[in-house]
Amino acid sequence: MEDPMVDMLSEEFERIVLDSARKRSSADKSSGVVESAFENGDLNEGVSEMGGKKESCSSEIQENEDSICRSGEENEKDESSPDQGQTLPILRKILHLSSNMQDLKREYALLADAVKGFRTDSYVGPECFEKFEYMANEYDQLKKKYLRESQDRKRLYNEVIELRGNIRVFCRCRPLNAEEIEKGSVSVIEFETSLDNELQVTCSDSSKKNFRFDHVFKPEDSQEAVFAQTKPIITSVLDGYNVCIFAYGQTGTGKTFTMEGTQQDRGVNYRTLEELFRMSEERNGVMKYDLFVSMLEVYNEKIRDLLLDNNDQTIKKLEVKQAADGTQEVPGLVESHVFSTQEVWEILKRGSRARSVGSTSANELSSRSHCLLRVTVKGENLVNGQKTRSHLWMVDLAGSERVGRIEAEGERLKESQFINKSLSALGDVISALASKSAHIPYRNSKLTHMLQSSLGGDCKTLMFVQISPHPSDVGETLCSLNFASRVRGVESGPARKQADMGELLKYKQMVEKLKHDDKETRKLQENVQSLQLRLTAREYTCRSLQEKVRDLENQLAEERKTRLKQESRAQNVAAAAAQPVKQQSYKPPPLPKTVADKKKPPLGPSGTRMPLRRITNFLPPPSVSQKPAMPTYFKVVDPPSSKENVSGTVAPPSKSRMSMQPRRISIAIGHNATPLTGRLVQPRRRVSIATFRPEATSLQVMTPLASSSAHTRIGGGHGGHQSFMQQDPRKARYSRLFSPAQRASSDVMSTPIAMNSGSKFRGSPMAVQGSWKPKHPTVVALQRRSLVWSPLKLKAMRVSSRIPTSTVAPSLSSSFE
Ligand SMILES: Nc1ncnc2c1ncn2[C@@H]1O[C@H](COP(=O)(O)OP(=O)(O)OP(=O)(O)O)[C@@H](O)[C@H]1O
Repeated sequence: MEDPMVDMLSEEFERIVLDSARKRSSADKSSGVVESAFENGDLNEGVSEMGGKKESCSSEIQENEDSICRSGEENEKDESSPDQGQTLPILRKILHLSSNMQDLKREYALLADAVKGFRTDSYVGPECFEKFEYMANEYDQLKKKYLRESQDRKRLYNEVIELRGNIRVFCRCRPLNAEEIEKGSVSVIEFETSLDNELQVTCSDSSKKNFRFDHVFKPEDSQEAVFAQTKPIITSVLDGYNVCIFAYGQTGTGKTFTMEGTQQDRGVNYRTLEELFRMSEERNGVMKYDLFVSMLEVYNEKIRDLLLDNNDQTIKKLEVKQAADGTQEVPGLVESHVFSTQEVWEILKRGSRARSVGSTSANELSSRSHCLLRVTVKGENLVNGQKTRSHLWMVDLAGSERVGRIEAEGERLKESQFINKSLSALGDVISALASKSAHIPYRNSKLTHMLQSSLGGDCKTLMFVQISPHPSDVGETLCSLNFASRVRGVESGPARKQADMGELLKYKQMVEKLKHDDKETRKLQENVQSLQLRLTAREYTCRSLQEKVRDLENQLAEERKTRLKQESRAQNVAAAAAQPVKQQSYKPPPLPKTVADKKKPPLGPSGTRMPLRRITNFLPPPSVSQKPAMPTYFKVVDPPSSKENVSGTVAPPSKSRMSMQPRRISIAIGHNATPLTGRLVQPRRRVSIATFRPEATSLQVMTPLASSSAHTRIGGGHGGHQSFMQQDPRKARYSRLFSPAQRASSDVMSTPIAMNSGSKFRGSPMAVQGSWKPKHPTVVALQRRSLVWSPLKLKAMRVSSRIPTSTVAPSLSSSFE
């Protein structure tokens, strides 16, 4: 019977042996993998895998080692066994393998460390990505800023050019040549040393003429100096504007010299291209420019391509055509793409050689045609991809000399005629452009037709007017200078400048006007303030005067009241006194005879006073029927000139009496008999009434002042009247108001005249007062109305004189006596 324990142990032993064998083989495999991995150098990809594997592998190796060691020990223990011979080589092999394994482990550890360091160095962290993003944003922003700035620069630059003038005129004077110097010729051109834009020409009659241009080049000025002034306009070509530079002037004055120059002393054409290359190089990276050069001439109104061989000229007929974009093009014209200044120079030389020249009396190698060099600039903005295409024309015009002067004949004469025709067409175009004419005659010549898209609009034009200093050329010089002055004087550039000046002047005037208006406004404000102050002062005065008037009115009212009381008392007394008289018979008061004689009868009770308006010079016509109605109370006395007394009647007013003459009226008041007693109290009383103006309709109201003045005029010479005027009316009134004598006389009807002659009636007897009753309608009316004589209400009285009777009558007579 098998022991289960033994079985179990045997199984366990088998398992251990198998495991150890398996582990050995796997350890071999692992080390092989690592080895191969190291050998291949495929560490970057397998690094992470290897990391994990390394851990498990090392633990397995450790286990294997342990088990091998254990089995080795067991084997050593069993060496004495019969199997010792078989197991020994295996063990040796195992030991050998384990030592190999140890070596590999060390090697592996070293490599693992190296891989670790490599991983750390090569790792791209998130901060790097952030930086990349930041840089990309920065780049975008800078790009936008650059585009904005470059557009601003372009715009501002163009504005500067426009402010200087889209058409600019430079004058250049050539030096006297050797022959002229030899002959002892003296320059007729004088230059202002301090100014670089003025010159003076001494005419043949010794008179001097001044000319002014944008710049004046003296004979000694170099080509470089000339180009320095030309350069700014060239920049515009690269900015996409069309530019035209041309030299104009008499033959032999240096047009070709200025434009083409010589190899040693190169002119504007070459320098311009040189500058264009330099600038395009400068803008490299941002802008890409391609330059194309064409050269042609207009000879006898025919276009010739100067870059073509002579053989081809006959086949090709060049014409000016309008392109789809509206610009003027010459289809078929050779356009050489140039990349260097050397190329340009070669082309220029080639073109110059092909140019039509001939000998004239003025210039041995006179240009008999207009030579045009065209530079086409194609630009591309590398930042935003914007593309431009612009033309720069550099024109060396044929000589502008007069036909007769150069003794031309035949072919030369024909050439000169064409030259002059096209030059005059150019002049017309410039004039039309300058005067902003609706029609610009571009098509009048081949030259102007070709330059159409580079003359006018926002194109820039520069004209060199070339002159000779020689005295014999002074006529031509003056012609050229006058033409150039016309161009400059009326061309858009200076005209625009002038317009700007005009604007400036306008604004200056507006400022002046504003200042003036401001001053005026301030003055007016001051005036208003002072007037307001004065008004306030007047208001204050007025208020105080009103208060005074109110006080006085109050006083007056009180006085009236008192007066009325006294009057009623006096009437009562009079009534009481009259009672016995009624019963007996009326006896006059015992007055001294002399006084009684002197005294005149009273005019009537105060209530019967005749209103002034009724006392006029307009008297009713005498009639029988009126006699009884108007008893012989009134006697009208004409002015002193015709003192005829009409007793008992009222004389009819004559027309002449309606004049404005003051009148004196005597009114005699007689009582035939008192109504009470039937006795005549006073036979006759006379009152003098003076009126200024007879008015039937207006109410005659006389103020104390008026009455006194009237009195002065009428009865001038009475000292008493004078004293009355001088007297204080208030004092006088108060003093008389309450005196008994005055009271008595106050009952007498008082008119201005009566008042003035009051001295006559001062002693009128009061006894008649109660018994006398008026019969005349006027007097009756007076009983119902009364007048107000208030020095305080002068104005008011002019408007209305009707005030209740009771308040007035008594005080009136007394006030103005
Ligand atoms: N500023 C200058 N300095 C030195 N020499 C000059 C100057 N201007 C002109 N000359 C000389 O004067 C001569 C005539 O000049 P150029 O041929 O340029 O005149 P032009 O106006 O072009 O004449 P044309 O209309 O007949 O062609 C040349 O020999 C030139 O070298």
